Amino acid sequence: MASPDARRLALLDPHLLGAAALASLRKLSPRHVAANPVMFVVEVGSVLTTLLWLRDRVLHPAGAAPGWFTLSVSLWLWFTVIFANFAEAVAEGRGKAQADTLRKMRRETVARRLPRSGGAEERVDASALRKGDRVVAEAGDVIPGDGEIVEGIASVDESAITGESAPVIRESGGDRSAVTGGTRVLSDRIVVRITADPGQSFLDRMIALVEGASRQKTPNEIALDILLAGLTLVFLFACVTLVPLGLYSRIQLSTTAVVALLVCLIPTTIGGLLSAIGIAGMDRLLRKNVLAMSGRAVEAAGDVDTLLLDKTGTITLGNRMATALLPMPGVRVEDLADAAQLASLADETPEGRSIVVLAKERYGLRGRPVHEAEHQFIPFSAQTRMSGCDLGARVVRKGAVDAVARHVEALGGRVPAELREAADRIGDSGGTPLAVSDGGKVLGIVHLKDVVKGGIKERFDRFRAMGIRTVMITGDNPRTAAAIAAEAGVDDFLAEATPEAKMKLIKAEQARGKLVAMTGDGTNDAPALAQADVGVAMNTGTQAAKEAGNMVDLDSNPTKLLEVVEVGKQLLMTRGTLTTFSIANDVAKYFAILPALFVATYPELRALDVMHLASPFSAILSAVIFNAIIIVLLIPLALKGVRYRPLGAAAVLRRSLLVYGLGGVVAPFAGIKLIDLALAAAGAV
Ligand SMILES: Nc1ncnc2c1ncn2[C@@H]1O[C@H](COP(=O)(O)OP(=O)(O)OP(=O)(O)O)[C@@H](O)[C@H]1O
Ligand SMILES: [K+]
Ligand SMILES: [Mg+2]
Repeated sequence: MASPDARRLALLDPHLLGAAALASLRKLSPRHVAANPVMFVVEVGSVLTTLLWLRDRVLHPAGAAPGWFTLSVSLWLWFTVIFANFAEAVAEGRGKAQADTLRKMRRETVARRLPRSGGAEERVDASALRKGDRVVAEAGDVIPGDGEIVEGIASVDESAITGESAPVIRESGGDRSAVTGGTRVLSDRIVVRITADPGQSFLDRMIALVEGASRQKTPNEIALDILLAGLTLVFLFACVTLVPLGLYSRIQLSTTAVVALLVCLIPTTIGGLLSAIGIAGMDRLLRKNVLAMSGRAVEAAGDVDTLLLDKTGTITLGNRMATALLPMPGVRVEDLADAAQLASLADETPEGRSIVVLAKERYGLRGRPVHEAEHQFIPFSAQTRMSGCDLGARVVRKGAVDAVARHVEALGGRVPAELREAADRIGDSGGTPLAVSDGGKVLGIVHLKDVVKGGIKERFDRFRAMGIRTVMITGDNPRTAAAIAAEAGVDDFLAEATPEAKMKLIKAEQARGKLVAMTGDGTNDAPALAQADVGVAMNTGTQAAKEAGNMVDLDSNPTKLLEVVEVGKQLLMTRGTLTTFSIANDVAKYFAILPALFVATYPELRALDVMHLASPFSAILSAVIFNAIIIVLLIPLALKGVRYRPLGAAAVLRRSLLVYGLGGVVAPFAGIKLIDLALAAAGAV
């Protein structure tokens, strides 16, 4: 995914196929196959029939099945295991190719480290960087490791990671401060505090992910595995008990025939494709530039009921800029500008910086010299929803209107009625009002403007069609929230939400049995991202958000969850339909093999011989061949996934049962008959 070439890997690239063929032989090792109970039984059958063939060649026992028959069955059983391994290897191979491209990016970079004791920067190897180190990166430099910008603003080329060539802005403070090692600074100069030790970086984790190195079976896969193992056990007993039954009826059942029957009856199709389906699901997400940290998250995405999105930076563009100052009656606008600037001098958030700029450009206030000793800066927090500074006894604050009103009243001041009116007007237009106070006096309001991202309404309509409820959560006031919610077309919103309130909302939904997805970017979103069943962090977001979520969207597109949900649903449907198909398939094989075993002794069984196959040997061999080939034929479907249509769950189930259930019953009759005809025509049977 690092380069457009890698991204455009064909589904069945010849290069990959060669490597996958080799890998599927390596995967014959019993240790690997043992993880898959169905295929383990097939491999045991392959070994057993091979030994039988060897024994017959040496000992020529009386009444043994013909050597060519035993050998053919044995070979096709080996092919069955190899084909299943091949499916998995092809699915993994696509990730491996991407990992190789990513590894090339991790080439050695030189870091310009600032010594902790101060002094001039030193050049060190990027691999020598540790958490907490501070490094400088200027135009042209490759950022040597993951980190958070602590100083400056820069445009960064992240195409190496995202494949997107447009440069992005990264800046200190606020929710766009995270940078990724391996990306390149295009302009300006930044100081970055490293947040990952060597081997733990985003790129390292991405490589491990795409390689499938960190892949674990999901709870659903384990449940299905148990079901398949159970079915295998049932058929194993059924087939083993056929032997004494046959002896009683004086039929000498050949072991090869019994093994063939067993393999045809156990769910080899889904058993062989199950892990490929899971790997391919994560891979499809990766192609959409979403990194899923676990297969479980992808599955959960397929069943999501409620989607929570934060407002600023997710639904809106995210740079709230100060555009106007509204003084309260009797306050000079210059005094308001002065206090607003004072309250923002040390505020590194985009909001804070834009206020300083506005005061300077519109009201001619030069940035004043800051005397650290006299100024005590109060940084913004999501709890207080205020920031500002204390100058000796003077207390200057700016922040959410209700927060500042409470603060002023606590100081014994009075809140003018005009404050609410002005704030409501700004809120109704979708802007964010920030009240400014000096001591117990409210001076006025700063109007922060933000813009709803384009095309977002249409996408929320699609969520609705899928039956997913969208809820916007924001720390902003209810008026602003309502205006933005209406413009963006979300179903519901929660305003003045603290990080705890976001958590509580998620937990309440989950308590009602709903699966919750959350997209966010800010540090204050991190707890909620961790609590949600699907937590999609924006790549532009803070390190904390990226670590808390179980997915990262490299494009930082809040509606990407649509695609994530589709991939999740596709994954669940693909697994469901192929399970249906696999089990339905067995019916036909039963009718092919059973008459073949007994019809010579019991002519009455001829009624069951619906297929009229050339001979009992041909019947058994044809069924085994079909059973192996169907795995290969279904690999493309397992990798691409069945097509997803936004229909209700019941309609989807009905359709899938009809197509794959009925198809699964009918297809093998035709397939086995064709193979039988071909074998007969070739004179093989
Ligand atoms: N730098 C700042 N100084 C003072 N107050 C601020 C600052 N930034 C935001 N606020 C106020 O705090 C409120 C909460 O802001 P915050 O960015 O935490 O919202 P949030 O919970 O992240 O939700 P969202 O990002 O979706 O709007 C804002 O609505 C605003 O009134
Ligand atoms: K089977
Ligand atoms: Mg936010």
